[in-house]
Amino acid sequence: MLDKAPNDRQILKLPPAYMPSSTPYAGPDFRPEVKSACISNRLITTGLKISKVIVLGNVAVGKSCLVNRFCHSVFDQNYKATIGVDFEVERFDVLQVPFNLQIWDTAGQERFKCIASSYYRGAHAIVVVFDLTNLYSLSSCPAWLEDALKANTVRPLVFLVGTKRDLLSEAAYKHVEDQATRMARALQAEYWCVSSKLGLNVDRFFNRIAALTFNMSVLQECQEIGQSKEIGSGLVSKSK
Ligand SMILES: Nc1nc2c(ncn2[C@@H]2O[C@H](COP(=O)(O)OP(=O)(O)OP(=O)(O)O)[C@@H](O)[C@H]2O)c(=O)[nH]1
Repeated sequence: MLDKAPNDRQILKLPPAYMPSSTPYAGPDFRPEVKSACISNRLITTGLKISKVIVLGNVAVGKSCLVNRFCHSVFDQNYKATIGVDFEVERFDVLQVPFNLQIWDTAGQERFKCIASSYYRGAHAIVVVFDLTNLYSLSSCPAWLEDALKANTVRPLVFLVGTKRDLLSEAAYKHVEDQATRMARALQAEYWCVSSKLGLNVDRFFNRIAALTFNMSVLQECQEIGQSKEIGSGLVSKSK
């Protein structure tokens, strides 16, 4: 029997998108079939459910700070380059079902790209990170996403995250937000703005990823159960 996840990692309702107008993942809550499968404990998979999240983007945009703020509630002002990849696991209970989020923090430096990209496969979510104070890092996002999508046969959920919100005035931020939301639309990604220094939006963002990837994986399981029932009762015609 597993212990419960900490209170701030218990999700009973789907956390909202940062901007409802800047997400391809509409819907106010978990899908009804997902809720009823969890409530009635109809999930066939035994053991812990797991989703893989990969975090990528240009050098020093703030990927490690984002992950460390969420997983360890810390912020380091000093830059330490990631060598290859770092890996964290966060335990949740979603709709009272135990769930793990595996977070892969990859290196932005070109010389580690080969190592980092070997971890792109089998992702359930891709987080493409840029620095709100550096528009060049925003322009690099399509290339990062393209590389990650190439390694995955099923399209993962995609998030575009602007970091270091604390460094911009409201007016300067609005200007960048305009360009960032346009980029998010082009990438079919959900847009978020965060500050790891202040902890702004960081928990909300990762809770949203956990909830959406959980929703997707249970939905898939429900569909598989439905299909196997149909096959069992002879309702699916065999192709000749
Ligand atoms: N002011 C401010 N600085 C930040 C924030 N997030 C990160 N930084 C700073 O940005 C620098 C780079 O942060 P990292 O998280 O190490 O960057 P990274 O993207 O992981 O870098 P690589 O591992 O080389 O790809 C560090 O000096 C951080 O302190 C933030 O929210 N606000």
